[in-house]
Amino acid sequence: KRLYHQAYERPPNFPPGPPRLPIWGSYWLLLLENYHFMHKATLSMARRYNTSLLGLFLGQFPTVVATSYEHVRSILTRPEFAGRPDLIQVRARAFGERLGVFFSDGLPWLEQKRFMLRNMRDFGFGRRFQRMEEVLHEEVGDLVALARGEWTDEIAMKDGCMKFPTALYPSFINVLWMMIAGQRFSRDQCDELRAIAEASNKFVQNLDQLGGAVAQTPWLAKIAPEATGLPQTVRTSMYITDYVKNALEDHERTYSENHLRDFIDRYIKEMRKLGPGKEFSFTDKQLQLVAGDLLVAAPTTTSSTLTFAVRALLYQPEVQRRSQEELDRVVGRDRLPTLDDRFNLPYTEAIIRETLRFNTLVPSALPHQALEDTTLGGYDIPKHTIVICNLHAMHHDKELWGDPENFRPERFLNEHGKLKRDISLPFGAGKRLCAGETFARQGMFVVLAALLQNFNFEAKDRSSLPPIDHAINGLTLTSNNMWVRMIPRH
Ligand code: HEM
Repeated sequence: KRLYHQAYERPPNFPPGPPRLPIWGSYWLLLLENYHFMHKATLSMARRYNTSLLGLFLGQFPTVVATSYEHVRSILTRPEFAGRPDLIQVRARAFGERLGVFFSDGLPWLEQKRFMLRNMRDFGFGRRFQRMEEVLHEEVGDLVALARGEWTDEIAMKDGCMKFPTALYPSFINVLWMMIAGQRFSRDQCDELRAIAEASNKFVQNLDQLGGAVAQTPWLAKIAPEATGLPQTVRTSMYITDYVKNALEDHERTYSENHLRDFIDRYIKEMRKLGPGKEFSFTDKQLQLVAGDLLVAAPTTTSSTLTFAVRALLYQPEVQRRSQEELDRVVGRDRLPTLDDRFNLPYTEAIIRETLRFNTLVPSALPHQALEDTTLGGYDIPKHTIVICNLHAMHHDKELWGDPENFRPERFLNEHGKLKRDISLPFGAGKRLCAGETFARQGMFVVLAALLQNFNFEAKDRSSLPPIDHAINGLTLTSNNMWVRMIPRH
């Protein structure tokens, strides 16, 4: 009787949803629904309960999942939902604290996110900035040269075929690392770059969109640590944070207050200004996590999204041709496309928007948490409730998109071929909006446009091409490796 009571006991006026079983609560039922992809599990569960606001329990934690545009937008834009749950993995990778930007909340998060955005901006993060655009342009030129076989890197390019996403990592890491540490890796340091990207990929692949079993039952990490994935999370994250730590040590040796070279120098200045003992959250460790979060995000998200885009074009060569016509007309073939061309290349831009909708990269966003008792959609949401925005669900809602199952860039254009108001939310919105949205959109655009301008893509082996919606699971989705024949257009 007690078990029955516990299974069906819910906070008053809580959204409808499945019962709460012992230990993992409703998580068992989600696993039964879809063992691999939590965004698909929560969506089909919401359909089963005929609701767009699903109430369930992850272990003992009350959790709400929103699947409609209206609820997702409301959660993202209301400050009382801007918290993050305090997960064991988050502390384990951050010296037992809640550091960085991804997973922290409250004042430390606000302070770090603001400081990071304000200062990274001065080096070109999130805006147009000539020096950074030149670096991006050079990176794109190198990528095109690699694809033409003008230099050798057999891990990324072999027999006329390019390996996605591997070949794309250097460009994104280099542009970001220039802003953070004022340093750029040369092409013969590709192994180092790939090691960063691989560690970042493993880090996100090893985390679960909803926190996973170990977040609900942390004692599992003591009994069977490897099975929980926790040590791998810590190892891969430490690889990145140690990288930042080394860069910080180098910077401290050569630091001059009169010449602040990059973000790390700005951070050192802030730490010294506040002084030992007085600092609130500007510490070496905090910097490792703030810069580490950016370094994790830069290669994984952008390179996988572009791989999804190229794969969609392999399935739909007419989309590829249409974008190439646009590029030939607007840019021609004598120079590479730049960010100045972006406004005049709406179809190419629409391919990226459609990829971000179709293959929603962060399908459940990052988990939010209610910071106070509140209401949503007529239901009561108690303080500390975990709140999940199923972005995948809203990007595949028939009412919004008509034919969400089709990859169709035209849906982002009006009858004059111009970009329409975009209601997709691949980067979230509001206070927790992705810090790297502009950086990612700019970089992905220039890389895709340059590759399309110069090459026809062809599958190396059509029979082994992954399905158009396939992805590796994790906190964010990542792409499988894919070899693509790069046939020069001229
Ligand atoms: C295709 C590329 C990307 C997509 C689709 C994407 C999407 C997202 C989403 C959905 C969130 C969570 C929003 C929420 O919790 O409500 C997020 C957070 C974040 N992203 Fe991105 N992202 C991308 C690239 C990047 C890049 C390149 C960087 C940095 C270099 C970055 C840095 C961040 C950070 C720091 C946060 C945490 C923001 C916070 O918690 O306040 N992202 N991103």
